[in-house]
Amino acid sequence: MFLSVVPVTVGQVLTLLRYALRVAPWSTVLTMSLAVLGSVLGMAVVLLTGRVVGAVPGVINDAPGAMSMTEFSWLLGALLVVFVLESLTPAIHQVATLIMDAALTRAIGTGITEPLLRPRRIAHLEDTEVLDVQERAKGKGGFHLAQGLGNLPWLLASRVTLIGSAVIVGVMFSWPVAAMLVAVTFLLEWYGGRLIEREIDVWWGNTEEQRRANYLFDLGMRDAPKELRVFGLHNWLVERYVREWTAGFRPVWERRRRNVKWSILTGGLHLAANGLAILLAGRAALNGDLPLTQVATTVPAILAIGVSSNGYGVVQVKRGLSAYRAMKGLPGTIAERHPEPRATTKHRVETMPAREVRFENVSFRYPGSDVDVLRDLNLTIRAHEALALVGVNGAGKSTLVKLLGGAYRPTTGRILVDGVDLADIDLTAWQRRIAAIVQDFLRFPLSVTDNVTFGAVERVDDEVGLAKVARESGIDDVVRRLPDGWDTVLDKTFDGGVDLSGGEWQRIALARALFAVHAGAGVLVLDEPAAALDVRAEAELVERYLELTSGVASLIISHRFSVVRNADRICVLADGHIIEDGTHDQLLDKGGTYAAMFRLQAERYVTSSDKAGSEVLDA
Ligand SMILES: Nc1ncnc2c1ncn2[C@@H]1O[C@H](COP(=O)(O)OP(=O)(O)OP(=O)(O)O)[C@@H](O)[C@H]1O
Repeated sequence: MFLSVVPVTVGQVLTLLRYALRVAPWSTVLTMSLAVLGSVLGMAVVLLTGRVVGAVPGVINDAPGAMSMTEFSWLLGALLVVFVLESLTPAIHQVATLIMDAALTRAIGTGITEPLLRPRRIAHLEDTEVLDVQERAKGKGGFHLAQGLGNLPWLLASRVTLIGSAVIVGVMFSWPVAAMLVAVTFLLEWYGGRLIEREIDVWWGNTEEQRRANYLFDLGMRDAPKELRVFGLHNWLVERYVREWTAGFRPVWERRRRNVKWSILTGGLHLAANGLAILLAGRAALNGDLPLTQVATTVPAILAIGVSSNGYGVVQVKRGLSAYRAMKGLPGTIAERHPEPRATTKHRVETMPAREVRFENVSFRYPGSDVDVLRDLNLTIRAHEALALVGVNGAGKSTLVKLLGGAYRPTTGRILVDGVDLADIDLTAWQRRIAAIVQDFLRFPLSVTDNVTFGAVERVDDEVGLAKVARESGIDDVVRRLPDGWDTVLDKTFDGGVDLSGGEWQRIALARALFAVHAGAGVLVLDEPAAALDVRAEAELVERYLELTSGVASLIISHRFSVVRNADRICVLADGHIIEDGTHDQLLDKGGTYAAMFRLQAERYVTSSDKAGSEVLDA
């Protein structure tokens, strides 16, 4: 019962403390110890000052039974030493706090991103409930967990000061006054804590708006700062960001404004209680009931209680605790809403697919959507075969690739790899079998080596393999021109870094996929693999790719028929399923959708007198 009215409950503090001790053991122990030491030294100063003040009249008058000059000098010396030590602790404490803060910030970053990266599927990354929990765990807007944890030493020290000073007041002056001071402090902090809980409720209720504002911030700062400038949109973005941020946080600020009124009122009450205690001590002194030593000890002790309970640390700990709860709840929310398939090691994934990957009556709709993107789709991708998939924008080609990689499960139907349902296969192992270049492939602000070996991280030291894929993908020329060769960082914002053109980046991505294939990947996905290259370069590159990767199952997606026609087999995706299937010549002879699409593109090249394009198409 007692513990539940303490403003930040012992349980809550222990929860945070356990976490801090786990992720930053030494710096946490050091900061906690220094905070408590500072508080103990502060109380020692109060006691020694009281003794010094109380002894002065007797020493000056050389009264009988009074302290000798030597004893008094020792007492003064002790006060000086304790005072110097007390003054030094904050500086050491600050250094320890910085070390603790660095360790905590790193652990919190991992604690938030790791649960999002761990699942092998991706539906949770589009789930607003999961994203809201993640946003709360980040604690933007003053609710950061690191701030809460950083205030733990303060909280511990303030509790030591409160209890210690109350004991001093009780022993030196009056236990009822001491009890009153402790009771008023706890009561007001408890009330302050309730106000903060309401503020946290408001904050949790506006996460989506805050997420939108943060998205705009990231867009301007990280994702598209150059594009926004080039198109003169940065003012628009800033305005929009301020609007969204204000909308997201206005309710929180309003709540805080209301809380401030109460905080001033409760602060006043606290002050009045302290003032009353000092008045009582003063009256007792004037009445001769309280000797000088006791007065000189009691009054600073009462003041110490007032200072130690300003409530700010409690507020920060509470706010940090809300972010901690969100962070701890994140893995559970993801697991509950998006259960992971149980990994089975029964099947030897390392050699799959030996025969084929088959989509059997597959239908799929995205979570939260009521539209089927794929409907009763049947498709077989044979091992060692290059299959091209064509279809208009939004037909579902990239969606099919996501299902193939196990990022989503079919809503109905099955995907069979050599006859085994993908749902029964160890997804991590399966995903490592796939080398893919998707439309928005990753561009790491790291070295060329890292960008290529990312395709098979276990072969990061394979220099011969690197040189081979550099020749095959045509990046050897690019690497030769770079200031630090393979070690050049592919981002101009880093020291010595460079920017590559879109086409050069695509060759890097192709090299990455090729590196993965040479390392043993069994499926190669090329989703618009070289759209940034000109038509002829793309066609030549893909043709070369298919030669180099003839041993694996390849799935090529492209709107360019100069690329598609090189495939062994072509499938047309429309209305959620495969409507045509055959070689380039067979489909042209058939005179269906493929033939119509092909002719349309060929005509466009001819009318726009793109000679190179028409030559490639007609080749
Ligand atoms: N994450 C998603 N959530 C909900 N719907 C989605 C999602 N991704 C794609 N869609 C929808 O699924 C449909 C198929 O999209 P998909 O990207 O697979 O088409 P595509 O054939 O690859 O198109 P494109 O040729 O333009 O790349 C589209 O209507 C799209 O709006």
